[in-house]
Amino acid sequence: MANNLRRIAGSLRVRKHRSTWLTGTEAAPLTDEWYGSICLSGYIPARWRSHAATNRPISMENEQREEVNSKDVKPFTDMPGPKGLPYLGTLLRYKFGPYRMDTYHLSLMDNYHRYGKIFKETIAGRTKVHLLDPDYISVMYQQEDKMPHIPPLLETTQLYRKIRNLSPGLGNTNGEEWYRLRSAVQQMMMRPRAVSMFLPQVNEIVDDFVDRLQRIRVKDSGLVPSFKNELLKWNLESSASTCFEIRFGCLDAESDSIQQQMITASRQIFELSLKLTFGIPWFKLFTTPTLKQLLAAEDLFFSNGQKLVDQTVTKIKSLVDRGELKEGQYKFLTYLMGKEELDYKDTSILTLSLFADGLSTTVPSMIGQLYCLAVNPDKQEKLYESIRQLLPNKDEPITNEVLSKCQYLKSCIKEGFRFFPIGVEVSRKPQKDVIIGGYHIPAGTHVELNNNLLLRLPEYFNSPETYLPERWMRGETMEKVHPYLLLPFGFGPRTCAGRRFAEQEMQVLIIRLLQHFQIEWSHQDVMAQRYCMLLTPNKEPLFKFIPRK
Ligand code: HEM
Repeated sequence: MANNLRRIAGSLRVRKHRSTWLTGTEAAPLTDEWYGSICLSGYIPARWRSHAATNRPISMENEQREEVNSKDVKPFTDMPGPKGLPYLGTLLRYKFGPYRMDTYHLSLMDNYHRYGKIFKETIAGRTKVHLLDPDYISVMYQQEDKMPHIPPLLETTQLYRKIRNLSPGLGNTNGEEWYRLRSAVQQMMMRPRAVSMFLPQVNEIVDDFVDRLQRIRVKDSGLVPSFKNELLKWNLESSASTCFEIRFGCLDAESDSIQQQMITASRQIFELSLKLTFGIPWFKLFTTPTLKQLLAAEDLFFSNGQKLVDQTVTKIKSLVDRGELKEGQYKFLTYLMGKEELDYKDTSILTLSLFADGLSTTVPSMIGQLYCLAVNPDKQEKLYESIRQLLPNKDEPITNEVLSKCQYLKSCIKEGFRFFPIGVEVSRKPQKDVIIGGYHIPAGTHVELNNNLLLRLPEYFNSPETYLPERWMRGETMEKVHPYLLLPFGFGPRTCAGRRFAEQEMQVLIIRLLQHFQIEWSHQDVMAQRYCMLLTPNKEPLFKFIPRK
């Protein structure tokens, strides 16, 4: 701690006359050891690891290049897919039917049935190859090196950051630039032990959220009005507490408050991004009205978030100057400030990513998880019982030890992700030519790994429409599932950087909610998803929260 403080204090002084922010700390490189371990960890069960290791990629080295010309390898131009107009491709099908932008996932399935497990589609000048076969997907992942290239997670956010001269952040950059950022946050964000340091804050916000639900639920019916918005407020409050160690005041925020405006802006960013993505990209040439709206929404979120970063950094500086920074205080920011390879812009964008990203990812995932439990009351009761065994007293904090023992909860969450993944794809841009499914895919092609679309197919799962957490439990009930099917956080070196935080928050929230309530679904019909760059529930979720005796 003392060393770290000296480092921060020293670097704060240095920063005045250097563009680099902080100096004197050891980097946390993405070592080969780490690379190997991450490839063989995560959602890949042990019994599949040898399969994963021996299923060699078919990426091409120079000497293999002649294979492309071999009779067995079909050229890229022969790859099937929907035909469209020059440049526009199939855009008009989304504008005027039969497809729709908000059901893009369904049109991909339609194309899968028409063209098979590998096809390509061009929409407004952007050509993408789609892989809907776990074996093909494993080939893509296994040809990755230490720095897999991806298209930007959100093209429009990448553009915004460029226009405003901000750091691109992790999901919008590649190569050495990405490696530098990722190495810097790796230890803090990907190590479960590091993330568990934030458990007290997560507990506190979840407890306050549960109290709020008790207050705002309609007494007779148990319904919670605008539940999605309530979850968004919980998530932003929780992230503010993790990133800035403040209470931001989201839970009780009024509808015109800055907190609520930020939540609304975050939704608008995705809605507008969808509009720009399914259109001719004029916005790349000049500021179209839609781009203008998008910049305004980004500005609103970013400027208010940046204020929080600035205020917290000022507090840290002043505490350091007075020698009063306590051990473990402002953990996330002091950690980043201790990394000499990060400048102020990087530190800000990495912090703001942790602050904001859960709104579009953790929240829709949580709705999916709660829905699955609500419409499967027997599984909900089984989960509640397993929680009660581990933590009989609902006033006790949820510890790391409790979380590590919640095996049934983890299986429920996996099964929930099978029903409600948050996106249709994980994308890659291979840096070498690859041969997949007998087709030559040139280096630099945008390839989408659409395993999330296969998660309810009988080819891959027994009783796929049945919510069966037991299929993931070690033992007799465990199902033999292909290791490259259920990868809710992606895979490999570019796996989700917020995964540990998201999992921790979801686990704590589900435990506390079930300790206090029985959850019921009050719609007549089932919940489905709509596409808005990511997948979100297609309707306002109406849950009943019935207090447990
Ligand atoms: C349930 C919640 C979440 C899910 C299901 C999820 C899923 C994903 C997926 C599938 C990817 C692409 C991975 C790949 O390309 O292999 C990704 C990337 C990423 N996620 Fe998440 N995510 C979640 C929450 C979060 C949160 C809370 C953060 C906040 C820090 C976050 C930050 C990121 C970042 C920065 C990347 C890009 C990583 C890189 O390119 O190095 N995610 N996420």
